Amino acid sequence: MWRRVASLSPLVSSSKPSILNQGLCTFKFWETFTTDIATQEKPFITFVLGGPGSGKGTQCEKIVETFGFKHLSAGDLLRREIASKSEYGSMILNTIREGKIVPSQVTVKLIQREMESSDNKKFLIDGFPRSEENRIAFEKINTKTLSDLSALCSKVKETECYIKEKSRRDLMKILTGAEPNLVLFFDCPEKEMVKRVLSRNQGRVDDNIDTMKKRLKVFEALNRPVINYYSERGKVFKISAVGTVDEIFEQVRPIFASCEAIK
Ligand SMILES: Nc1ncnc2c1ncn2[C@@H]1O[C@H](COP(=O)(O)OP(=O)(O)O)[C@@H](O)[C@H]1O
Ligand SMILES: O=c1ccn([C@@H]2O[C@H](COP(=O)(O)OP(=O)(O)O)[C@@H](O)[C@H]2O)c(=O)[nH]1
Ligand SMILES: [Mg+2]
Repeated sequence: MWRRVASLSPLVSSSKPSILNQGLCTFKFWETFTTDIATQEKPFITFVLGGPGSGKGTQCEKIVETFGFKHLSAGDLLRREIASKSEYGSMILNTIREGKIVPSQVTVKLIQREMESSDNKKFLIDGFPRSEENRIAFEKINTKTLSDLSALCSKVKETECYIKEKSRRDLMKILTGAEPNLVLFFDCPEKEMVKRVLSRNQGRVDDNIDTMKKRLKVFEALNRPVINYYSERGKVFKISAVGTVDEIFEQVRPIFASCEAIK
């Protein structure tokens, strides 16, 4: 079911003509190949975006409870790195305290590790990507293992089709690039976000008015372009994040329920 939604993604379906070098491959080959792709366990990825205090984490808990996703909070993974006193710990702590963005390679590595070790392939990636640089770094992740890839390569070889090297590379990119299937954007007025963060009470180093002011600026300058990028691609579901937790979840529920409906 989730796979079926993934296979409907515009990236896969609209790429058919450009990948297959006109006339060189038979339709049958494409048909077999796409069936193979569709039956592979591709992850279903939801990015959960919104300003600080907009309620991302709170709504993720409800989505997990109701729809059984694996919740990956980028902020929690970074805080776990600080707590484990890893080599990047102090750099991450200073970056969070300043309300800035941790270098992409650090965050992407943490997310990728969690994704690869999870049996659940339905992911809620909360609070990431926070910049265009984050987004691009994530999209370069190979979500397939090397053995998957070599199996696919030999499949390509087995066929009698001729595929130009560039086309083959494009095809591999489609098979392996990590793209969100959908993006939730919790839209919340700044005043409300400030109020929520200042009463969050979780002992976070960034839950103070100075860091919060910086975070709101970073949100507008760096996070907003990511939301715009996915909006232009029709992937964003904008949720009005004002109201009770349950009221907000009633806007979220139908988005996932409609995916479940095509099980
Ligand atoms: N709809 C809501 N109304 C009031 N407070 C909320 C609501 N949703 C979340 N909160 C509270 O606001 C704070 C920030 O929520 P959180 O889920 O941590 O946001 P984010 O992950 O976007 O920063 C938390 O203390 C949470 O309990
Ligand atoms: O992809 C990420 C996610 C978080 N952070 C850092 O971690 C902080 C807290 O992020 P979190 O998502 O936990 O904050 P929330 O929006 O939930 O308040 C951010 O301000 C950033 O400094 C980051 O650098 N990259
Ligand atoms: Mg959060």
